[in-house]
Amino acid sequence: MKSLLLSLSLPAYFSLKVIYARRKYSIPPPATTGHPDFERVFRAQANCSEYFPLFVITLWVAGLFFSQALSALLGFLYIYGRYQYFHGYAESAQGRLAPLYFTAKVQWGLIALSAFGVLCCMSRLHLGVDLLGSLCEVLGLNQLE
Ligand SMILES: CC/C=C\C/C=C\C[C@@H]1O[C@H]1/C=C/C=C/C=C\C/C=C\CCC(=O)O
Ligand SMILES: N[C@@H](CCC(=O)N[C@@H](CS)C(=O)NCC(=O)O)C(=O)O
Repeated sequence: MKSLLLSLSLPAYFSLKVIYARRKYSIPPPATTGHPDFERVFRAQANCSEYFPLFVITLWVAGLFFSQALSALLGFLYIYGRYQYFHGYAESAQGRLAPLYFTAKVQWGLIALSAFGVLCCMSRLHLGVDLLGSLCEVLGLNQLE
């Protein structure tokens, strides 16, 4: 839940940064060009927004169907990575790349957990097979939260 609340405040923070950049470089809407420093801030916010729905949906589904703890951990890592991406991109186009690769890996992790969680739930409901329970047993773990 904390991870979800934190992630919902991040887009607002990025939008505020674009508003400040518009004032700083005197670029009123609907213009989106005019100064390279503004354009990078604008693109950083747009890129983060593009991936945001996928992030929130997979964060939610992975938490619901797989593990809240693991989903929250990946959520924090993603938010941290997107924060780094935004500020890296605001500095230079090159600065966005390392955090972008990092967040891409975390995003794929959330996609995988969501898919596996839903698969486990379906197999338990429709086939009576507890995939997650068997996996935990094989790995010698207690059932994940
Ligand atoms: C259903 C799956 C949909 C999306 C997959 C999830 C995550 C996608 C990741 O965030 C995106 C990954 C981007 C990867 C970019 C790779 C290369 C970088 C591109 C340009 C570098 C060249 C340069 O500017 O110097
Ligand atoms: N809308 C993105 C889609 C692809 C994407 O996410 N690209 C990454 C890696 S090249 C990016 O950082 N794009 C910069 C941007 O969107 O401004 C784009 O135009 O590039």
